[in-house]
Amino acid sequence: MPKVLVSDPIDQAGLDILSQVAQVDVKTGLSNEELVQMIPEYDALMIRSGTRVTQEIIEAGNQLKIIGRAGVGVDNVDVPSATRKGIVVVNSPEGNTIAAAEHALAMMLSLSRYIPDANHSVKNGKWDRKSYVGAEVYKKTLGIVGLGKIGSHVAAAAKALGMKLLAYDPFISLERADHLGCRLVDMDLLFRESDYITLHIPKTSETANLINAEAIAKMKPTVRIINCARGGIIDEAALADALREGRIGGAALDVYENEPLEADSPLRSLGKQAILTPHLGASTAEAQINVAIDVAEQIRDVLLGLPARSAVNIPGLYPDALEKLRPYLQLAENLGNLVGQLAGGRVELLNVRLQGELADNNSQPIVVAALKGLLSQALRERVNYVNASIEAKERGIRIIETRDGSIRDYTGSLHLEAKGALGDHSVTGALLGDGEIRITDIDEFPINVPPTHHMLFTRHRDMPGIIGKIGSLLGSFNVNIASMQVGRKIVRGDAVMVLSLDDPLPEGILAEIMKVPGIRDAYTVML
Ligand SMILES: NC(=O)C1=CN([C@@H]2O[C@H](COP(=O)(O)OP(=O)(O)OC[C@H]3O[C@@H](n4cnc5c(N)ncnc54)[C@H](O)[C@@H]3O)[C@@H](O)[C@H]2O)C=CC1
Ligand SMILES: O=C(O)C(=O)COP(=O)(O)O
Repeated sequence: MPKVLVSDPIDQAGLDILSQVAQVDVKTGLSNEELVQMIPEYDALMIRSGTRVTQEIIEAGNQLKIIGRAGVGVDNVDVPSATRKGIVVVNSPEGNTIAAAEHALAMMLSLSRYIPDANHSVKNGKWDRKSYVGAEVYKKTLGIVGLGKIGSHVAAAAKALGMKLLAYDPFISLERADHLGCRLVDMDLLFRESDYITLHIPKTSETANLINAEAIAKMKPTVRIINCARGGIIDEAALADALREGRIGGAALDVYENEPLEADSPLRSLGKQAILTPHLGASTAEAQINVAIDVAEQIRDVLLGLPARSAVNIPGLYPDALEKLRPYLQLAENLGNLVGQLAGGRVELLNVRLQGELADNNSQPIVVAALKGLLSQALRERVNYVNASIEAKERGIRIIETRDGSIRDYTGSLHLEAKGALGDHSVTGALLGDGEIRITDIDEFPINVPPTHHMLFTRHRDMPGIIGKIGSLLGSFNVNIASMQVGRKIVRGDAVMVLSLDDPLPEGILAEIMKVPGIRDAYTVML
């Protein structure tokens, strides 16, 4: 049974799903060293923001197939290291959207009305009304940095509160911003004109320290900043200085450069103009159930050998597209494996042509599957959907993708051409109506065979007696033939023979086959 380590608190709904297919160990609060020591025996690691998955942990994870982040941000995972090691990293892109957006809105309103401090003062026996005269958000300008899933939900709610909306997001269209009632502006204008600024961007090298002293200097002295995105996007020292000196109106923070926030952080000593929560954006019952189920299902699927729907390091595998493409991925893998062997290894060029209805689809997963098949001869189980592209790049394999929707022999088919140590070779394959895979062409010779584990291919002259000779030769070596197909372009010209075998070919039989008159070439392939 595979083993899953759960190193942060995860809702029971997720643990129940994992328990169906794996031994689940919940061990929270582990140090990096403890994780490095423990990880070699685990097939999967499930985390939230509390665990930092370092390169060291990934290197030690020799069994590790998947890291599941029960939430959105994967900035606490060394994703490039995981990719290189062929470990799939998944998250839950939508499970906590509403929770995070509502937390940001709650922070904005709390900040405007000093609710945390007012509450504290009442509970301490006071009745102080004059210290807590707040501000209305109605008709104020909210600047949203990052108009993705959370930012969009914040926009819709803020619009309903009567706020004017500005947004900065270089990756979204004017139409989308328009639709959300936001004016898309550059960052400087957003800083200058906003009464409230809320951040909803991922932490990346570009967004680190985005809100620094220089940015703060451009803002209104009354601006209130909300960060429910990631620590490190705001320079905390610069923010604390600005708040203390009254150069901005307030700040509400849920996330911090270092978590837990240091005991002596200057943020902790700020007054009512600052609200600090301990990374609670996703902490609702609903969101925790959503993300736990979402990620546990993906871990379960990967452990069962199925693809994950929200992998952050497998290009192009989006859920709805994936469902449609799933049978073609197996086809691509089989054909990649086959053409790699026909080309004799050392492949320098792979041409992937999507034909028929397949041509309308995202080619990226198909190309990755073909590369996985192609490289599996050399790398065996070390190559997978995660690292196939990197491994191919490192081997200098040039990839050409083409599409031809006009080829309609089958509903959808895939044609691969590889240039390798044995020259140029090509294979075509298709799916039959029932999802069965057929190899329909080898080196331009039409055939129709299902891929099997052991296969024998010959190039020969189309002449009487040759098929019988090969059949009896295999029989004399006690090799059972499951199916046999001959393809030719012209009568008595060049031909190919493809045999699906129930048994592996014994040593020496190829040399015997090569002695049969008319045989030009013979090779075995294992799929
Ligand atoms: N406090 C909490 O508990 C939670 C925090 N988060 C954080 O919120 C972030 C956003 O989450 P979603 O909205 O779900 O992600 P998303 O991917 O839907 O949206 C992010 C948006 O940021 C934009 N963006 C990227 N780089 C940018 C840049 N340099 N400048 C401006 N815009 C940029 C993208 O175009 C995208 O539209 C996550 O990355 C995560 O770090 C998410 C959930 C809970
Ligand atoms: O989903 C995210 O990005 C979050 O920040 C939520 O973090 P958490 O899972 O609550 O530790």
